[in-house]
Amino acid sequence: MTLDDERQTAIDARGISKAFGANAVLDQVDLVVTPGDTVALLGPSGCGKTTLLRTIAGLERPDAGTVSIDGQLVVGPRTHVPPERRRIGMVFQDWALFPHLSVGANVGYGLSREDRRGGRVEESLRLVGLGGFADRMPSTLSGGQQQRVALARALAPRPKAILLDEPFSNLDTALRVQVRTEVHALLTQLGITTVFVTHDQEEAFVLGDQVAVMSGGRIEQQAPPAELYDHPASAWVARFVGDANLLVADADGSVAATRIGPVALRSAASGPVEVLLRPEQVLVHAGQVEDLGGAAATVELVEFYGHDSVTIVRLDDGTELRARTAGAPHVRRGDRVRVGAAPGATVVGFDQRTTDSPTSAVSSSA
Ligand SMILES: Nc1ncnc2c1ncn2[C@@H]1O[C@H](COP(=O)(O)OP(=O)(O)OP(=O)(O)O)[C@@H](O)[C@H]1O
Repeated sequence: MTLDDERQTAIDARGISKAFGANAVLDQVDLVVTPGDTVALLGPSGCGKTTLLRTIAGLERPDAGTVSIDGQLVVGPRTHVPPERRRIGMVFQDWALFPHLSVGANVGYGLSREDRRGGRVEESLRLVGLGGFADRMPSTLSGGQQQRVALARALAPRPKAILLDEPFSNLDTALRVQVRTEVHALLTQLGITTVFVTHDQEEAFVLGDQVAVMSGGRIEQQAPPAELYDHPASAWVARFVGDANLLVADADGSVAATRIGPVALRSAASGPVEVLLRPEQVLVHAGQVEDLGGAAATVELVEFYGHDSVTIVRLDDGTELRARTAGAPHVRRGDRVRVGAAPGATVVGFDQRTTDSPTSAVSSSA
């Protein structure tokens, strides 16, 4: 890595390993965050997301690996810069404010007297759209406003980056979407480097410029959301970031033969492979017109979501597939249909025909 590359890295964690007793929680994890980017750490419960976040913050000491923040080494074989000297703002799950302190006192809590006198509290509150709120008590604010105060408190010391641990998990569904949109707008406007932990794929995709998918103490893939969705590095990642139809196929260059006919591949391959078709790439034609190609199937279930519908079909060979179409469904349970594929399947692995069960092609996201 050249010096220039280093300057372009806000957070650079390399080879981070950490065990709690016999429990190896992080296994040589690399995480690189570009200045101004928001990176989501996405993974199932217990995969090590919070431990990685706490390691970057300095609240956890890894057994191996290095961490640099803005090019400065903060974790290394003989280095452990304490959390308060890393210039990292941390916001915890509950965004907890001190209830007996005013909004201003909450935001100024960790600041030097100099900074407080220099107007940093009001400046931070203005940044989150709460200028003039300093004298209010937290209990008089809405849930969304309280979260913005917590964000202002994290921003007040002018950190180089902020870390958020499951920032929306304590909110009910309606408030969650609203606060998420507000925080998204704020982070975009502030352009501050952010890493946040979530187990919610939608949250990771909406907020993350990059999403790092974690499993069992490793990062399986780090990429922008659209790339993760279209080009998952493995069948596991494919399933974790959305609904996935996985089909065994025989690839011959840019086309693969599957049980629903030939499918155009996103990138060339040859021989036995496993391909991913997202539900929106599975086409369901009403009726039994052989000319349509594809395979014969029966509609098992139709789910109407308003903006789109999901149709679960069972091919005559027993394979179950999930198809998504815009708007209301055009078929009903029990209908005989033909099923084909839109172009653009992704190879996610090699054919594991020996272990593949014909009914296991459908996987719902976690
Ligand atoms: N201080 C600790 N002492 C012992 N074990 C710990 C400690 N902190 C975390 N662990 C264990 O490490 C594993 C990973 O925990 P971590 O909180 O990093 O996972 P996570 O992916 O954030 O999970 P969740 O989404 O459930 O919070 C878990 O098995 C957890 O029990």
